[in-house]
Amino acid sequence: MEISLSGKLAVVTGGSRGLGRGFATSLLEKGAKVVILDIGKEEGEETLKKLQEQFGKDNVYFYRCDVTDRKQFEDTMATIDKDVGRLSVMVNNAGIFNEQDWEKMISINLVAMIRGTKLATDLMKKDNGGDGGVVLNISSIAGLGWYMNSEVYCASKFGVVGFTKSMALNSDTLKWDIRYLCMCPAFADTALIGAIKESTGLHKEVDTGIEKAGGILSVQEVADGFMKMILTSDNGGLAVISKMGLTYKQDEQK
Ligand SMILES: NC(=O)C1=CN([C@@H]2O[C@H](COP(=O)(O)OP(=O)(O)OC[C@H]3O[C@@H](n4cnc5c(N)ncnc54)[C@H](O)[C@@H]3O)[C@@H](O)[C@H]2O)C=CC1
Ligand SMILES: CCC(=O)/C=C/C=C\C[C@@H](O)/C=C/C=C/C=C\[C@@H](O)CCCC(=O)O
Repeated sequence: MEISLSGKLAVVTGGSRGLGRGFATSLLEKGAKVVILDIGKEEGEETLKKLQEQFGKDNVYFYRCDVTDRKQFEDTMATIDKDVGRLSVMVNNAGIFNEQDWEKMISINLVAMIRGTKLATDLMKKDNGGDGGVVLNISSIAGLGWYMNSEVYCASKFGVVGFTKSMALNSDTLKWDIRYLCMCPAFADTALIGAIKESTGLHKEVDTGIEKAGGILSVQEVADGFMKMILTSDNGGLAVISKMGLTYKQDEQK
């Protein structure tokens, strides 16, 4: 069964550019209100302006927020709840690739994703005055398999899969009426590819890997898979988005 997103409030972390901007756009196309959280002020304001022109001033918001800053993240989510409305969709998407600054990478890719999930759960759970909803966490194919020179990135993305699948099994999930979903994109056409090449030193290999996978995914292709999951996936849905389309793991979904 498909849910309706019309008038629902969604938060997208790392939504100023790349996949996050694609997710924000597809949520707006379905009639949701979207709040973008991002550390990049200029890029965020530019994206806000463009999306407001397209979807209306009252439907798009941008808050500058470093998701690794616990207080900032908590305060921003509380402000959204007070000033914008009741949360229904949380997309923990912010992520970096930097094996050299690996503690920072763990803080963004894993710790902030956990914090975002917990903050959203508190706002959405029905036994706390919320309306229920969906949390979709962005992992990677590097969260299901092994990649050269990418040890900590893989660890962070395996963590996203493990945490999200386990949240979906929480004994209170039904009472909360929240679905916890996880999407694992293959290589997609964003600034992250340059960061992967620079950090791993695998310039040619990454290009070969992309070729072998049938080419690079467009942001739109990833956003289409994302929307399909948001609209139709059962709690615990875990899917890869690749040039083959959206494929659920463990035969747990249609
Ligand atoms: N592009 C790709 O090939 C793939 C990307 N992914 C994942 O998709 C997600 C989005 O990545 P892309 O759009 O590709 O990269 P991107 O670099 O284009 O976008 C990442 C966004 O996150 C924001 N961000 C970074 N640190 C932040 C912080 N501390 N607080 C708030 N925002 C912060 C950045 O400012 C940027 O807007 C990441 O989690 C990434 O690991 C997963 C698989 C493949
Ligand atoms: C979507 C992927 C992601 O989020 C992160 C990926 C991280 C690292 C990628 C890096 O380790 C790439 C490796 C690519 C290897 C590809 C294919 C090899 O089989 C190529 C062999 C090269 C050759 O000998 O020609």
